[in-house]
Amino acid sequence: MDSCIISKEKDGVLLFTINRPRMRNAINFDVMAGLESAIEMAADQDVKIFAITGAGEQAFCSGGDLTAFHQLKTEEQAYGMLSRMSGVLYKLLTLPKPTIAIVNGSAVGGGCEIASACDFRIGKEGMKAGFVQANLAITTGWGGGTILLERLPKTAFRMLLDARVHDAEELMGLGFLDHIYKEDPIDACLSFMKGSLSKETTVLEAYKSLVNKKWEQLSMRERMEAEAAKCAVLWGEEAHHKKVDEFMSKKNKNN
Ligand SMILES: CC[C@@H](C(=O)O)C(=O)SCCNC(=O)CCNC(=O)[C@H](O)C(C)(C)COP(=O)(O)OP(=O)(O)OC[C@H]1O[C@@H](n2cnc3c(N)ncnc32)[C@H](O)[C@@H]1OP(=O)(O)O
Repeated sequence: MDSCIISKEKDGVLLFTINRPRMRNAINFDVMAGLESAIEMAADQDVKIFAITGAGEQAFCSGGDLTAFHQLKTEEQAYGMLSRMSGVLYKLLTLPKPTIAIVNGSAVGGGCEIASACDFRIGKEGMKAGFVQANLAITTGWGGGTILLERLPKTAFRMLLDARVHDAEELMGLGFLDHIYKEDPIDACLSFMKGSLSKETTVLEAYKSLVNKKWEQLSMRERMEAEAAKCAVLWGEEAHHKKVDEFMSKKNKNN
């Protein structure tokens, strides 16, 4: 089974689906490469908006694949992965077209970072999300913490420190979600973006360039890279390895 699917939907929506539902759509190097390709495809003239979702009913994305990334033990090893994904999320943040995360189920850790890098976030009724990284004795490491602090100046710091999982209504109150939907995810996306999809691509791109100017002025690329470097230091420490070992032994007990 392919770990991700890139599809052109109607009305100019390019959709990237993380397709690892059994692992709650955890991100491994294949999904990272798929996202890099999808971001390149979004430059096509017939693409008006770029959307990301997860396969299945349960999860949008459970963050980094802790099984795969468990192999990365040292600061240097972790930094390679974190820095690559922070580069991908910077490209997503500054994509020349509007972007939307269709959060169709649980989003935790790096899953929330991916959603934060999009311009808009809509969540399926009943979904939950949280920046749980601190519970694993690390920080956000893909640049998503830096993005969240800019998007939600009043609520982000507390969300990151508490590392709690929030329900959809709470996420609306915190300003993380823009809308809660009940219908099919693609219909929900088309309906939420209806106003934009009827406009010329050139207009969408022109507005997005104003947003990107702001990100440039805020030195987001440098700050996201610094976030990856800071997380890598914590990643290399015993406290993090202990937390991941706990996750792995729970997983092995279930199997
Ligand atoms: C690495 C980058 C870093 C960052 O910079 O942000 C991170 O992302 S840290 C990773 C943070 N992620 C987590 O801690 C995820 C932990 N997972 C969960 O909390 C839950 O699985 C869930 C996402 C809330 C979903 O819960 P539920 O629907 O009840 O499913 P299960 O817990 O039973 O999981 C099913 C299955 O999937 C495996 N799984 C889930 N998440 C991951 C993951 N991130 N990596 C690897 N595997 C994952 C889980 O172990 C189960 O596997 P089996 O027991 O083999 O069925």
